[in-house]
Amino acid sequence: MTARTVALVAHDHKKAELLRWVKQHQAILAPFKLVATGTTGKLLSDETGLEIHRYKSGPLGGDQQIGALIAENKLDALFFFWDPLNPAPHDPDVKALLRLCSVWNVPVACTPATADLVVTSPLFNDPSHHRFVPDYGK
Ligand SMILES: O=C(CO)COP(=O)(O)O
Repeated sequence: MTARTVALVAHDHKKAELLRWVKQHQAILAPFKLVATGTTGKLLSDETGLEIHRYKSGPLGGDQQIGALIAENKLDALFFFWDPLNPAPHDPDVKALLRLCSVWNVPVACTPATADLVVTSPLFNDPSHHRFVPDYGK
């Protein structure tokens, strides 16, 4: 069975927090196919040695590339530590990415507290668990 795909994304003021969180849960995350936006992915792979596929930087389209994975049902979870205190030039992309998680029922964690609960859930690593994917054709 191919590994499930997990995306890791953080805004600049949240990157240190995400790095700390990834190091804490590295053993759980390692077997997954990991993807990230450009700058986040470089930081995380440099600092942890994890293999991470990097898309473009968020403001240059990376959020939209991860959104496209969701639309194609190719993403299983998103850890997105977005910054609630600073405006982002690509705020519409940020909103669109979070919106698609709701559209397609993709688990998304935006804080370390939520991320802790998601990553340690027995369901996170259970290959027999399949989340409900809405069928909008009906
Ligand atoms: O901007 C981002 C998410 O909206 C993250 O992009 P970077 O990982 O390239 O900083």
